[in-house]
Amino acid sequence: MLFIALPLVALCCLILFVIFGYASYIVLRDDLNEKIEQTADINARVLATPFWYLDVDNIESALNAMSRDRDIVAVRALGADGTEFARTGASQGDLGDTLRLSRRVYFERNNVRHDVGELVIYFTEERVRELLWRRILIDLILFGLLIAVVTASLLIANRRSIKEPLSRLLHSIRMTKHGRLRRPVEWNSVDELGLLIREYNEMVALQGQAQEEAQRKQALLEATLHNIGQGICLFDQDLNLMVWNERYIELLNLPRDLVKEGTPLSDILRFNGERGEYGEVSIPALISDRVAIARRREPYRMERTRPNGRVVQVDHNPMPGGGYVATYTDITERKQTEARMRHLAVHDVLTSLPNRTLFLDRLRQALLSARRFQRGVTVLFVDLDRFKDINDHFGHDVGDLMIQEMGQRLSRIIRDSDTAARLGGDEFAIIQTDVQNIEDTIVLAQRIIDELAQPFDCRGIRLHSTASVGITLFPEDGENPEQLVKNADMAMYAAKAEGRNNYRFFLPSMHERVKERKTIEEDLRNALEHDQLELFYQPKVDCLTEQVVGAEALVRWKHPERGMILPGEFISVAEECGLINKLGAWVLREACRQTQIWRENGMPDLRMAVNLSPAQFQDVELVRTVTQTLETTKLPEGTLELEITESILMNNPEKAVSTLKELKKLGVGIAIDDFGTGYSSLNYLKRFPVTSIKIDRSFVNDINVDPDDKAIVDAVIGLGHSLHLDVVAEGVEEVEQLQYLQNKGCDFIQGFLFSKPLPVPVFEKWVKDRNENQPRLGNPVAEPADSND
Ligand SMILES: Nc1nc2c(ncn2[C@@H]2O[C@H](COP(=O)(O)O[C@H]3[C@@H](O)[C@H](n4cnc5c(=O)[nH]c(N)nc54)O[C@@H]3COP(=O)(O)O)[C@@H](O)[C@H]2O)c(=O)[nH]1
Repeated sequence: MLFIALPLVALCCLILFVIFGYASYIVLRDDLNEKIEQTADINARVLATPFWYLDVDNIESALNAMSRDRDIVAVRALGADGTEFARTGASQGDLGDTLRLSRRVYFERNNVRHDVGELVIYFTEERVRELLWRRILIDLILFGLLIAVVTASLLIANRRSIKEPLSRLLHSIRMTKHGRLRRPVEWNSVDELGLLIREYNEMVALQGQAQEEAQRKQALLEATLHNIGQGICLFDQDLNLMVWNERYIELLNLPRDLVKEGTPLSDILRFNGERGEYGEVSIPALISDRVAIARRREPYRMERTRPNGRVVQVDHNPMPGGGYVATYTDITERKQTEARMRHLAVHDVLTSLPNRTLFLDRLRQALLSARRFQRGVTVLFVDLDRFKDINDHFGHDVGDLMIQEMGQRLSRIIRDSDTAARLGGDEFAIIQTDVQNIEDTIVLAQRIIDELAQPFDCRGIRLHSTASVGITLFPEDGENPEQLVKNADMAMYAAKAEGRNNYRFFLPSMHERVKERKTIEEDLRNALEHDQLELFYQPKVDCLTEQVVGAEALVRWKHPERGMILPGEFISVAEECGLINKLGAWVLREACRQTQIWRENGMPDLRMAVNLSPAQFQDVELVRTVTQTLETTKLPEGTLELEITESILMNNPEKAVSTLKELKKLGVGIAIDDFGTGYSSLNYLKRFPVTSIKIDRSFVNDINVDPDDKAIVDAVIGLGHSLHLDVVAEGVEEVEQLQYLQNKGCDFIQGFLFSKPLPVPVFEKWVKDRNENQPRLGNPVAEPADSND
C-alpha cells in the first residue's frame, strides 16, 4: 500500500512543484516588468527636461543610474527623430535575447506636450531566471524535505496505525491457527482496523472459550478414560486400534510398542495367542474366529481367565459406522466373592464345615445311594455338654475357639467319605456312610466322646468339656434327612438327660421325653413369673450335739397341674434354656430373707446353704448379686454358705479362685458339694478358699457295708480336717451311719435320719420340737474322733 501511496505523493508533489515553479516565474517576471516599467516611466518624466534641452550629461548620468540596476543591460536615449544621443550598458551587438521597453519622452510647455525623444531600456530576465532557479532549488529542497517528512510521517503513520496492528493481527492469526494464542490483540484505535481487531478479538475470545470448553471436555474425557477401572479400546471399521486407555494395557499386560494407533486387531490377537493367553489353540483359527466375531456387528460378552489367574470380562459393542468398542473388567474379586458367597451359603463361617443346608443335601445324596446300593447310613448328632456355661463364663471369643477346635477334631476323626457339619451353636452332625454294622457307629461315637473329652486349649485357657451324641440309623429311625436329624437330636438330648458324656441310639419313646422336657421349659418360664417356686429347708445338725446349726435351701416347684416337682426334673432344663440365673437369684434372695427372719425370731445362729449351678457360678454378675442380696436382707457375715461342685472349679481354676476370694471377702462360706465324685484333688482344696466339704451321699449310703466307701469317707474327713475345713456328711439315713460319722469326727450331718427338706412352717416346728423334746439319735455319749478307726 505504501508503495502505491508514495509515488502518488511524489507525483502530486512534482505537479505542485511545477505549478508553483511556473507561478513563481510569472510573479518574478511580472515584478521585473513592473519594475522596468516604473523605472522607464519615472526616467521618462525625469529626462523630459534634459531631452528638451539636450542636456546630454544629465541624460547620461540618468542613464548610468538606471544601468546600475542588475536587470538593465543597456539604456538608450533617442531623439524624437530616432537618433541616439546617449547610451549606457552593452553595445548593440551584445543585446542578443534581451527584452526591450521604450517610453516616449514628452516635455510640456504652456500646456503643450512636445515629443522630445524616446527612452529605450534593454533588460534581461537572467536574474529572474536565476532567482527562479534558486527558488526552484529551494522549493525542490523544501519539496524534497516535505516529501521526506510526508513519507516518513506516512511511514510512521503506516507503521503505527496499519502495520503494527496488522502484524499483531497476523501474529495472532498464526498463533490461533496453531492453537497457541489465548490473549486478545491489543489495539484500541477507533478506525476500521480497530473495529476489525475488536471483532477479531471477540471472535478469538469466543473461539478460545469454545476451544477451552472443548479442551476441558477432552481433558475430562481423557481423565475418565484413564481413570476408570475398566480397560477400554476402540477399533475402527478396518479393525485397527484407535483409542485405548492405560487400564487396557495394564489389565491385559500388553507391551506399549504394540498398543499404538493403527495396530491391527489381528496383531494383538496373535501376540496374545503366542504368549498363551488363550491356552492351547490354533492361533490362525483363533484370529479368524475373533475377527469374524468383531465384524459381525453384534454386541457380545465373554469371560476370559488370564494365565495369571485374573478373570477378565470382555464386552464388545459395535459402533454405528463399523468397528467396535471393547471394555475389559477385572472381575476376579467378584468371582471370588461369588464363590465365597456360594461357599458361605452352604458352609459355616466359624468352622468352614458344611452348614445345615449342605449337610441335609449330602445326607439326601447319601440316602439315595444307600437305597440303591443297600448300604447303611447313620447320623450322629453331637453336642458339647454345658457349652453354654463356658460361653457365658469365658465369653463368646473363647466359645468360638472351642467350637472351631471341636470342628477340627470331628473332621480329623471321620473318614473322607463321611461328612461333619455344624448345624448351629455347639451342635454338630456327622453322616457316616457305608456302615457295615452297628459296631462301626459305636466305635465312631465313642471316638467322638473321647476326642471331645480331651482338654481344649483356648487362648491359654484350658477348658474341660464332654460331649453327648445321639444316633439314628437309616432307614429304621427316619426315611428322610430331616427326620433322621431330628431324631438324632432327640437321642442326643436323651444322652444328656442320662448324665451326659455318652451316646444314645434313638428310640421312639424319646419323643415323649423330649416333648415333656419342652413342656417343662415352657412351664418353668411361667413358674418364675407366677410365683410357683417355693423353698424347702433341710436341717443341718451338729454331728456330736445333734443340735440344728443350719439348713440347706432346696427349691421346689408347685406346678398347678402336676403338683410338686423336684429340682432333679427342672434344674437341668433351667440350665439348658438359660433360666438358671434368674431362678438361682430368686432362691438366693428368698433363702437369705427367710434366714434373717429366723435369726431374728429365735434361731440367732442359724446358717444357710444355697446351691449354685455351674452357670450361676460363671455368671459375671454373681458377686454383685450376692452382695446386693446380703445388703437387702441384712444377713450378717458368716451366715451364708454357697454349695458348688468340684467340676465348677476345675473348668477355669484361675477365674474360680478370684470369684471365691471375692465371695470370701463378703463373709460367704464355700462348700464343695458331692465331694469325692469328681476330681477330689488335694491341690485345689489347698488353692481354693473353701470352708467346708460335703461327703457325697453315695459314699455315706454304704458306709457300713462297703469297705471302699468307708475308706473314702475316712479319707475325706481326714483330708478336710487336715486343711481345717468343716466336713459335712449328706444323705445320712441310718443311725449306724450317724454313729460311724460321729466316731470319725465328722462335723455336721444332713439326711433323712433327721429330716427331709421341709417347707417353712414345718421346718420351724421341727426345729422347735428338736430343741425341746427330741432325744439324741446317735451315740449316747459322744466319743472323741478316732482317726485310726
Ligand atoms: N442349683 C440349684 N440346685 C438345686 C436347688 N435345689 C436343689 N437343687 C439340686 O437339685 C438336686 C436334687 O435336690 P433335691 O431333690 O432337693 O434333693 C436333695 C435332698 O432332698 C436329697 N437328700 C438329702 N438327704 C437325703 C437322704 O438322706 N437320702 C436321699 N435319698 N436324699 C437326700 O439330696 C439333695 C440335696 O443334695 P445336695 O445339694 O448335694 O446337698 C440336688 O443336686 C440339689 O443340689 C437350687 O435351688 N439350686
